[in-house]
This record gives sequence, structure tokens and C-alpha cells, in this order.
Amino acid sequence: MDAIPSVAPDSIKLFLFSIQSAWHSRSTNTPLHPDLHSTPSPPQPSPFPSRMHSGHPNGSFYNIAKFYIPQRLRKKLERQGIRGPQPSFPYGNVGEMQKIQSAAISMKASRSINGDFVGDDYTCLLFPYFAQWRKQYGSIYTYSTGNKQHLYINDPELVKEMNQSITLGLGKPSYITKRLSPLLGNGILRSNGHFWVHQRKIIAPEFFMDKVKGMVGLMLELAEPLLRKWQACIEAQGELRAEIRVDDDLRVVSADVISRACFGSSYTKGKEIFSKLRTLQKTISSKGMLFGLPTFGKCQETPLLKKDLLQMILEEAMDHFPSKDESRHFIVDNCKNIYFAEHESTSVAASWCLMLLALYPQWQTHIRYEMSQACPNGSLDVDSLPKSNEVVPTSSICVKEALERTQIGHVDVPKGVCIWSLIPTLHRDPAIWGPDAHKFRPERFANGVTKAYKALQAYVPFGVGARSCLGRNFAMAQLKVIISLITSKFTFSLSPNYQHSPAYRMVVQPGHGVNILIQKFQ
Ligand code: HEM
Repeated sequence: MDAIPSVAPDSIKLFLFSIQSAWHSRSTNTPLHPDLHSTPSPPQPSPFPSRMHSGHPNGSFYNIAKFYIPQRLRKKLERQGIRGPQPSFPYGNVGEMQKIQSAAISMKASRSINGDFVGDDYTCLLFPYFAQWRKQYGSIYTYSTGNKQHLYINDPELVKEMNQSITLGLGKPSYITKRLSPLLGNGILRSNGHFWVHQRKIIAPEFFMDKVKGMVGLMLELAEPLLRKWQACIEAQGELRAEIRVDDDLRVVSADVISRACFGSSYTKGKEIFSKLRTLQKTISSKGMLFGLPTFGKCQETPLLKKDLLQMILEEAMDHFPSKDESRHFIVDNCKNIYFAEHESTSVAASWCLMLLALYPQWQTHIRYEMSQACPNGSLDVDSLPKSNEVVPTSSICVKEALERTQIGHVDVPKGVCIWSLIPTLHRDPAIWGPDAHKFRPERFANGVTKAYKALQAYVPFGVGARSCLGRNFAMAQLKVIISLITSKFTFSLSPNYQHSPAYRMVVQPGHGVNILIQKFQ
């Protein structure tokens, strides 16, 4: 068993819990990752899914048919009392979304670094049409992007229903998965139905807590170069402190961990792949275009893990697929999927964590205190990793499509409707979290996550229902490792050069990075 320093003080748990409600953001994604990272971009001002059919003149039979199918779905929802903005031909509510977005951008006021901005609901800026319609129509409404009818659901009871649902009738939306096909093949992120179940059954056990615990030693080791680099920065500046832009360094650690844990390879070797992934991620989330297929380097044995994830998945796949060809596709596609799902989500979450810790240094002190209590000699057993599933916020939106007629609580969702849930909004809802929902108060989680809010299962940082995050244990372990190590070695504050500007690139990222002033902790 690896001897490790304390990586799981309770205050980190509280801290990580609280970011979700006080700050939020995949998030997400995302869907990117949204959500992922896996959560694809919501309709953005340009281009919208429906605009991609530009070869067809307005008023053509093609456009008329595309417009009237969603209209029928809308009528079915309206009959259940679900309202929403009136769509117009041929692009539904896209024009209105663009207008609302432009107005929000021009109203964007510059933010001062006095801590107040943490209370801002950034979703109002990133997705202002959702915010406006929520005010008009409540937590469930319908809108159209021309050829698709959408249902926005942020009602806690309905989210709970979705969370508990195991139906295969809700899956990844086809118009998004089609676009992701060249990048992700038919891997877990974009497959649906029984094929998805099959893949999930094979891959999920590789991310169970007992397997993740075996990777903690590796996570600790791979964080060491970052600590040395930051220490060297302080020394190189010949002063007691240095200014660091944390994002790229965290990205390197996170990419290195997934490379080594899954593929026995290192980030530096796969650097090109990761930079390609970043470009692709930006392209997907901002323009929704198609992209090239990344290839992955040859794996090398890592001395730190007896078997890497790839090997374990490979062995499982060999047992489950009848032909070599099928298992080869399964393996290649899912390697890409896991890289893609992990890439950015964890490192971006770590960036936001450091930003908040820099802003609220009393929580750095708290973490150090708990670490000193938990491991007076500076080293702890790997079993001290927490069992609970607390979270950080990077994925912002969960989107599903009703692949067949599906019942969600009292709502009869017609086949073909896309369902959107905005996680940050749910996590900042005063009806769920109380009047201080927008405040940064990690202590609200002191008695566990269920005591922190009023509506059960309204806390869904890793997504909703059967398709929720498969890598949550991995992500949490990595975040705890990195934050504990940084906090134990340095004290830090927010640099005056930090510009608060959340940006949606599959997950919500610090648009201009996170700059902190670090100093060696004595
Ligand atoms: C802080 C870090 C992370 C956050 C906030 C996060 C969040 C999410 C969310 C919200 C979803 C569900 C999206 C949806 O419902 O459409 C998801 C799915 C997924 N995540 Fe993560 N994730 C994180 C890290 C990771 C890591 C490290 C891995 C892998 C090592 C991973 C692998 C996956 C996979 C494979 C899925 C798809 C599951 C399926 O469709 O069955 N994630 N994640």
C-alpha cells in the first residue's frame, strides 16, 4: 500500500462541495464536458444546428418539413401546460436567442476583484436566453431551434425523477452525437441503448474506488514536478513570492495522470494529441463543426501501476466481444472517449478551486490544519481517501434526447425532444439552498451534502441519472491530491492580473486563466 501525505482533509471536502453552489462551473458540458466535456454545446448564437442546412432555401419543402415536425412536439408539450417563447419560421427561437445573447454581451460590466463576483450567476451571461425564459416561464419550458424542439427542465422534482430513471429511452442527442462521431467513434460518450449499457458495464468497474485508490500514489508522484516548478519560479524571481498562471501547469499534471493511469504513457509524449484535443474542444463548443481524428501514441509500461486501465479494459473487452475487430474498435474508441472526458474537466476544476482558495485564504488555513490533524508525520494511508462523492464544478449542462416517448414525473416527453438541465442554476437556486445560495459558504456542507439543501437529489455535479460521470472517483481523488499538495507547500492570493471571465468551452473555464501570487508556506 502506498504511503501518501494527507490528501483528504474534511475541509477540502467542504470546500469542494461548496464550490458547486457558490460558484459553479463544470461544468460543464461539459456538458462538455459537458458537459462534459461529454456535454455538448447548447445552442450558441452561431451557428445553430438548424442553420447548418443552408443549402436549402427558406420556404423549401425541406425547411417546412423540418420546422413542422418540432411544432407537433411543441403542441404535445403545450397540451400538458408547458409554455415557452413562440417560434418563427424557419429557425424557431434562434433569432431571439441571438438578440438576448448580444444584449447580455453589451451589458457585461467589468468585474472588480473584491470577492463579489463569486456571487454572480455566470450562467446569465453565458446562456442569457435560458435565464430570461426561466424568469418568464418558470423552471420548465419549451423552445425551438428550427429543426429541434427542446425542453428545459430545472425543476428539482423532475431532475430527481431523471436522476432515478434507468430508462434507455433517454440518451445522447443524435444531432450532437453525429457531429462527434469522427472524434469519438462509437465509444461510451456518444453511444446509446444496449451498446452503451454493454460498454458502461465493461468500463465502469475500472473506475470503482478500489481501483482508483491504486492510482493515488501515481497521482501524488505526478504532481511533484508542478510543486518543484513553482518553487523554482519563486527562487528565480529572487523574491519571496512569484506570480503563476496555474492553468497550463494543472493541465499538464491532469493529462499526465490520465496518460499514465490509462495508457502507461506520459503527457510530454502525447503533448501533440492533447493540444489537438484542446483545439478540437474549442472548435466543438464555439462553432459546432466537424473535426479530425486524433491518434494515440504507443503505450509504454509504467512501473507505478501493475496494469494500466487500457490493459484492464482490453482484457475485459477480449472476454466480451466475439471478434477481434469488434474488441479493437471498442478499445480504440473508448480510449479516445476517456481521454476526451477527462481532458480539461479535472484541471479546469482545479483551476477554479485554486482561484477560490486564493480569494478565501482562511480556507487554505483550514485545509492545512486538518491535514496536520490527520497526518502529523506528513504521510497517510491511501485508505484515508473519503468515501463520499463530493464534487467540483466544471460541467454546466446536461442534455439528453427522448429516443422514445418517455415519462419524466408528470411530463410525457414525446420522442425526439431534447431535454436540457442547467446544473449551475440548480446549484444556486435559493428555493433549494436557502437565501444565501449565491454565497461562498463551504461550511454549509459540514453535516454532509444532504443536510446542505432542501430538495433531495438536486445536487448533481457529475451529471444526472444513468449517464452520470463514470470518472467521478478518479476526478475527486486527483483534485484532493493536487489541492492538498499545493496548499501544504504554498500560501497564495489572487493576482491583480486575474480577470474574471468564465467562458464556455464544453466546460466552463476561466476565460483568461487564473493568476495567483504564491509564497512558500513556512
Ligand atoms: C471534475 C471533473 C469532472 C466532472 C465535473 C465531470 C462531469 C461529468 C458529467 C456532468 C457527466 C455527464 C454528462 C451528461 O449527463 O451528459 C460526465 C460523464 C462522463 N465522464 Fe466525467 N467529469 C469529470 C471528470 C471525469 C474523468 C476524470 C473521467 C475519466 C477518467 C470522466 C469520464 C466520464 C465519462 C466516460 C462520462 C460518460 C458516461 C456515460 O455516458 O455513460 N469524467 N462527467
